[in-house]
This record gives sequence, C-alpha cells and structure tokens, in this order.
Amino acid sequence: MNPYLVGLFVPLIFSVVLRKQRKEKKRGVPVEVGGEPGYAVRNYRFTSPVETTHEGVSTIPELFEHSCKLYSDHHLFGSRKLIARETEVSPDGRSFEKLHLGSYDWKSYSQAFEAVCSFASGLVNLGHAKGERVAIFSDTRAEWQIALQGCFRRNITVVTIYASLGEEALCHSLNETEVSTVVCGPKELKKLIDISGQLDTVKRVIYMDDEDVSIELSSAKTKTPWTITSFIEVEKLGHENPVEADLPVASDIAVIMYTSGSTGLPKGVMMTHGNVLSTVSAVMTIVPSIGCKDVYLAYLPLAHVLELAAEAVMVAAGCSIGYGSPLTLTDTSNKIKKGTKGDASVLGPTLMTAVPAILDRVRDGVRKNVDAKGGLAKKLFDIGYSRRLSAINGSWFGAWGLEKILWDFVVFRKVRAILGGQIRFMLSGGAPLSGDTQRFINICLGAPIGQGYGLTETCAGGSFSAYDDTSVGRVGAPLPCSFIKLIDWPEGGYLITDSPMPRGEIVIGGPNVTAGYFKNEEKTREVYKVDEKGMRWFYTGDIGRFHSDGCLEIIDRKKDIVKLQHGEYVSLGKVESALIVSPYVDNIMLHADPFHSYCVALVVAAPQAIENWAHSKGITFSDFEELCQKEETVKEVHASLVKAAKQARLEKFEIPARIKLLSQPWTPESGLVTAALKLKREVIRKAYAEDLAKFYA
Ligand SMILES: Nc1ncnc2c1ncn2[C@@H]1O[C@H](COP(=O)(O)OP(=O)(O)OP(=O)(O)O)[C@@H](O)[C@H]1O
Repeated sequence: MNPYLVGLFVPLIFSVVLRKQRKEKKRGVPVEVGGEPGYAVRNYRFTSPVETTHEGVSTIPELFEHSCKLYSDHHLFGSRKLIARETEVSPDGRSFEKLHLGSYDWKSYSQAFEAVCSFASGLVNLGHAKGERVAIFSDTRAEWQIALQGCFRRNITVVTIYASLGEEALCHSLNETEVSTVVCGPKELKKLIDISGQLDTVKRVIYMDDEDVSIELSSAKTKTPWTITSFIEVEKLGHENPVEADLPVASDIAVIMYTSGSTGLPKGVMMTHGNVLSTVSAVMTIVPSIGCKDVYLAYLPLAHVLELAAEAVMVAAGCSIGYGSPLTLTDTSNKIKKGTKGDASVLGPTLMTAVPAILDRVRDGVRKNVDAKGGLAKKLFDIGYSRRLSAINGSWFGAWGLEKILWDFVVFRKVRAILGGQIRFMLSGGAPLSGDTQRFINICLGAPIGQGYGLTETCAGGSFSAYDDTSVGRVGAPLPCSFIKLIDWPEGGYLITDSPMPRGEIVIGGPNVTAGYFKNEEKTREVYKVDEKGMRWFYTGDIGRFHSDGCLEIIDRKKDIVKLQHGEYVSLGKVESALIVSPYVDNIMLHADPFHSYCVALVVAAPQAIENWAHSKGITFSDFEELCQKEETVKEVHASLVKAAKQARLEKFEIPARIKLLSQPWTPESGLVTAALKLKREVIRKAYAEDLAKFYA
C-alpha cells in the first residue's frame, strides 16, 4: 500500500476509534438509593461512600498527627520573609504598598506538629475553657493552619471568618457563635477593636505578630476589656506549660463555616471531623500520584471550604504548602515591588487551586500580552494553540509527541513560567468554569484541570472531573464519598425523564454532608434529609444533568431563575456566563424584574479593551469613568453583549435591553462579590437600586 495513504489513514482510524473509546469510558454508574425518588449515580470505583482511606484515622487531628509522624523531616508550612515594605505614589497621587519578599522559610512536619501542640496548650493556659469556641479571622497563612490544628487537638470548634468580611456580617458571625477567643492577623486586629463595643462574648484576642501593632494595642487597652496576646507568646506559653491533648471523635463539630453569602446573609454550616475526613479521603484518590514531592501554593481564603479541604488533602499526602496571597502571586502582581519575584516564581508549585474568576484573569492577561506583542510572536502563539487544541480535542493530526515538545518550548514555556513552570495539576471549583478558559489553561500550562463541584454544606464534596477527562463544561463523576441524585423540579421544567439526559435538582448524599446550619433548625430541616437507610442528603438548589458516562453538568441554579411578566424563565447565571466573554466586560450582573418583560444588566467595564477601542475611534476622555459614561461607549459595549448573546443562542428576552457601564471593579473588599469572587446579588442590587429602578421607569 502506498506509504502516504498509510500515513493518512492510520491516524484517521486511530482518531475515530479512540474518540469512540473515550466517550464510552464510564466514570459514574447508576445506583439504587433510598429517600425521594430520583436518578442516582455513584463513582464507578466505589460501591458505597468512602469515609476514610487511612486505617484507624477518623478525625482531622488524627490525620494530621499521622502525617507528621510519617513525613516528619519533609517541609510542611513555608512562609516568605519580608525584606522591605515600601509605598509607591502614582502620578495621580494615589499611594500603593509594594512588598519585597524573600525566599521561603520552612517548618518541617515535626516542627509544625510541635507548634500545633504548643498552640493548643497555650490556649488552655490563657484560660480558654472546654466548650468555648475560637474564631480565626485572618488571611491565609501558616499560622491559620497551626491555630486550626491546635484547636482540633483540644476538641475546640473553630469558626472561620473571611478576612474581607464587612462589619455587619463579622459581628453577626462572632455573636451568633458566641466566640470567646479570636485569632487574627495584624490588619484584622484593628477591625476587631473598631467593633469591640458590639461584640458580646469575646474575651481574648491572639494576634499574628509580624507587623508593628503598638497603636492598635494601646487603643485596645482603653477601648476593650480583652486579654490580647501575640501568637508567638501563646506558643511559648504552651511550650513551657504543656497540656495533654483532648482529641475529638468523628461526630464532633470541627468547624462552623459561614457560606460565601452569594444569596444573602451567610449561613453557619456545622462540619464534623467525619465530614472533612470523607471529602479529603475521596479527593486523595482523584489527584494523580499525589505525594511528598508535590509543592502546593496556598493563596485562596482558608475560610472557604475549597481551600480548607485542599490544604487538608495536601497534609494527608505529605506535600509541602507554601503560603502566598492573590496580590503577590506572580512577578507582576499588584503588591510585588518591580524587579522582585512573586510567590509562584519563588516556590515553583506543582499543584494549585483556583476559582474560575482567577483563571479567567490569567487567560485574559496572557491573551492581552500576546496581542500587545503582535507580529511573529502572536502568529506562533496562535498556531501552537490551535495545533494543541486539535490534539486535545482528540485528533491524531494535532500536535503530539515531538511537535508538542516543540510548541511547549517555543511558546508555552514562557506562560508556564508565570506560575513557576512546574504546575502538573490544577484544581478549580466554587463556581462554573468556562470551557474556553479550561482549554486555555490546559494548553498554556500543559496541565490538566480537575473541576470540582461542591458546597460548603457538603464540605466541598460532590463531584470531581478526572485528570484524563478532556471534555469541558462538566464537573465530573460523583466523588467516592458521595452519591449524587437528580430529582424532578417540574416548576422549572427539569425532569429525570428528560431526553437525551436525565435532568433535575442535584441532591448530594454521603458522609461529607454536614450536620446542618448553626442555630437554624428550620432551614436545616428544609434542605437536609435523612432517608430510611440512614443516608444523609443535602438539597443543593443547583440544577444538573447526567451524561451517559456518569459525569454531571451544572446547567442552572434554582435561586438564580426569575420568571418574567409573560412567563418566560431567565437563568441569570447562565446568561451572565454567556455575556462575560465580551472583551469589554470585566464582570456582569443580569437583573430581571418579574413585573416586566425584559432584563437589564450592570456591567463592570474592562479598562484596557475599552480604552483601546476609544483610541482606535479617536474618542477623547479625561479619565476612565468619563469614558464609561459616554453614550457611544455604552452603545459599543451593548452591541458586543448582543453579539455574545447571539453566539450563545440566547433568547431575545434574555438579552439585556439596557445596561449601565461601571468603571470601578467589584472586589471582596467592596463587599459586592464574595471572597471566592462570586456575585452578591442582593448587595449589588441594593448598591445600584437607583440605576436599576431607572431602567424600568
Ligand atoms: N464547579 C462548579 N460549577 C458550577 N457551579 C459551582 C461549582 N462549584 C460550586 N458551584 C456553585 O457554588 C455553590 C456553592 O458555593 P458556596 O458553598 O461557596 O456558597 P454560595 O452558594 O456561594 O453562598 P450562599 O449559600 O451563602 O449563597 C453551589 O451551590 C453551586 O451553585
């Protein structure tokens, strides 16, 4: 046979055969379950939900101690040394803090264990009594984990609080949980003192002492009756006066974690040690060959269940955790002094967790850079990208083998260097990840993304996409700790008998389903149910459908659906994720008033793209705010939204009829998005109530 024909047909046949095989790989299989009728699926490898993968280990402090003995000399917690802190003043007079950070200082597993035991003893010495609760109110850092594990060794329930939380929610969570000791960062100490008059139960505060807080300390002396002690003093006190551990059992409450608050005032979710352990055990079976050679970059808020669970997985597997922050992550991050290194370049992590909003920013940043370079660099990037894309999409004619190595070397190596060049697996969760971003990160980082779906209420457990699943837009099969059931939601038009896939509200069952909401039995009874076989189920309010290979796709959220005046349903989240692909949009919130027949939108403008457009049209402006108010700018952005909507085949009533263009970004500090960067709809609606009312006037 002609060798050219062989060269053509062999890859073609392989492509067809392998594509078929991939589709047929079952990752989840139907399972008989109790409770409300529905369509239930389990992980194909586990017939019943996994509670622990470590023999004799049933709580988090046991798991921690187990790892500390097993990996005693390995690095566990790494923190960067501060070399200098400077203030830079921009030409318009605004000042910015810039940090020069050094290398990582490490605590080994055995040193970390010692610090944890000392902290636990220190707490007792300070007078923290049995049954009282501790709150941790700080950015993500090594002391956060040491405090957490220290509390667990004394069976103290920890209340987790976002460092970015506003005053109202902060008082609400500390008072509701009757916290007596607060562990906080230096920045948070000031916030606490400011609201001390409204805190009913706090008796002592432990602050992390890496900054000068003498002003705060003297103000606290006059304003509060609190005992205020530094973290180091507590450790010292405990080291000199050790106290025996008082370990919990699996059913004890480890953490009261407040939900991110995307749908209103955050709810306190009670998580047992057994809940956390089951999620950790399940995720460990999913990350490919995770072990003590892995280095994890920790920077997401530990007060969010995704980060808390991820770090627990790292500890269980013997990995090293280097701490960073979103503002110091890369060499070009906002707080990094020019010419010095960001966290990722110094650490060289192999594993990272991200929320979709961060990955979207990485994608936009890389695209912007490539476009700005233009010329040959852009051409090479585009060719390399499309060659790898066709390979990942299953074509044997795409860039494999030597060609892949070539593109990696010529083009993608530089992108990988942004995150240290060593990433081999990335975990994304907490919100929907767009298929486009998933592909982009896959190709540019050369690493698979595992997409996790879960809630605070299910201790982050739910489903997880396998590293060898190259599809996009799905959240994988149920984790080994969970069964996932779809139940009919006739009002929304989702039924398990739907064709070609069963659809319905997602209900998650298993040992990861938490104990309920703190001091809110009514709400707990509404969304948590135990079936006749003793399985605990949580009704998520999310809508999903199961693909034939047992993988779940999230298609809607009950809470985000609004019925318009003429009866059409609008799914706010679905429409927003279709519209956010417009290059002019940094963030967007769709609003639908049920008494009208059309939607409107608040759009946070993407400065660079809009300014570029204005320059190209010769439009003059004195600042970005003025540009956003110009009629022609609003018109241009609106037209791009309509285009994106048409591409996504949205219905006419789903396309915002009117928009308001905003020049200021929405940040967790402004309280308009959660710490996981999700929209706080109610807060945004209140903040822009006047504008929204005008749209419908
Ligand atoms: N991979 C994912 N894809 C799509 N949506 C996701 C994914 N992971 C999580 N979610 C969404 O996030 C929700 C869980 O988030 P979380 O527990 O942080 O609380 P929240 O719902 O944002 O806050 P609140 O309950 O206070 O409104 C899920 O119900 C789901 O809607």
